[in-house]
Amino acid sequence: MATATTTTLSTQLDGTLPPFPESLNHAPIAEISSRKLLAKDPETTTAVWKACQTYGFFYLDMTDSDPGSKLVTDAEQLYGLSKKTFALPFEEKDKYDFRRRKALFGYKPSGSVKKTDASQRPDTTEFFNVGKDCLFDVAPSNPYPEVIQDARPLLRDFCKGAHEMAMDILRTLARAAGEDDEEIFVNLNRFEESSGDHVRLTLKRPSDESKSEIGLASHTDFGSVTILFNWLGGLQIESRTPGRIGEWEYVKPMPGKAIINLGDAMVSFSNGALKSAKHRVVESPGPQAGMERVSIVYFVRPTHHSLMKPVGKFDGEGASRIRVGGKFADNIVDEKVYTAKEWLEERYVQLSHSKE
Ligand SMILES: O=C(O)CCC(=O)C(=O)O
Ligand SMILES: [Fe+2]
Repeated sequence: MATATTTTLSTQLDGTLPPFPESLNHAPIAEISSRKLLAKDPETTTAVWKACQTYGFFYLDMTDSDPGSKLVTDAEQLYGLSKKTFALPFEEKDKYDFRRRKALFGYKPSGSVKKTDASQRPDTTEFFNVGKDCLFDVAPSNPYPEVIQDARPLLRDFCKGAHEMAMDILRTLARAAGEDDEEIFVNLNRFEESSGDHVRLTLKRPSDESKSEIGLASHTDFGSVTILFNWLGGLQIESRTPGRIGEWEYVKPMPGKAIINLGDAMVSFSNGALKSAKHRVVESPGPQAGMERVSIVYFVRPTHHSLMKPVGKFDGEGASRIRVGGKFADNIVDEKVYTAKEWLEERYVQLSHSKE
């Protein structure tokens, strides 16, 4: 297994936020070096493969490679942009509510209830989804507030850098799977082609103790790869520790390390060999509780015309096709192969009062 590097990163946010409680249990997810990932180190390839079949999550140390370090710097700039954007009056943010406009990108206020959440708790997270196609003029741009428009160069840099890093994760997975074509997953997620890729700026306000609220209800991500930067605890994933399997476990934020997870599209492409793990966000623990919590996310989603079906070695003759997570998949009665766009639209309809 790849070991974490010893590099320490001093970032502009270092020391400005209270620490994650020392004594609190957190998920022992693998720590992968971006330098070794980019160098195609064989042990790293194996470790990424194992992580994607078990927890479905791993840390990617961004501090030991130039492309990684640039992403950390950009994510920290976007932290500042989030604070500025969410400080706008609600009436201004509300103009960009994408659910009302039936768009893929724009604003989602807090207070959304996920249709499938048994306890129907409102969430405390607001976000802006900024589309890759809008940033790079692949498709006509959605309207965004001026603060976001003004930050287009930064958003474009982050988007390009995050997509490139995700493609190296996909190449690693293709090699680990023994595919002859290292580009097999990359070709389903091409940067230049229209897709649902987006940057998400997120702000979770502290929960109101008198109400039954959730930061972000339990979900799997829809796309191929998610690259997440957060600075305060609150993200939880399902434990893989014997005796605690399935219990919620915190993911501890680590300076300079992004949190990587796969989404449902990779489950479909790998016919279930790879995992898109359920996760949720709750109040930050210990001394971090009561604080506003920012996260910056990049979601890679398949090119709109990619077909949602197993590829390469996973497309075994006669093997039955896995039904990918979520209620929408349960409702598939035919053997229709959806394009990524059709599939995304179905998922949005299903979760239209929810989030990712
Ligand atoms: O904020 C986080 O830590 C996770 C966010 C997340 O899961 C999402 O936006 O899909
Ligand atoms: Fe998520």
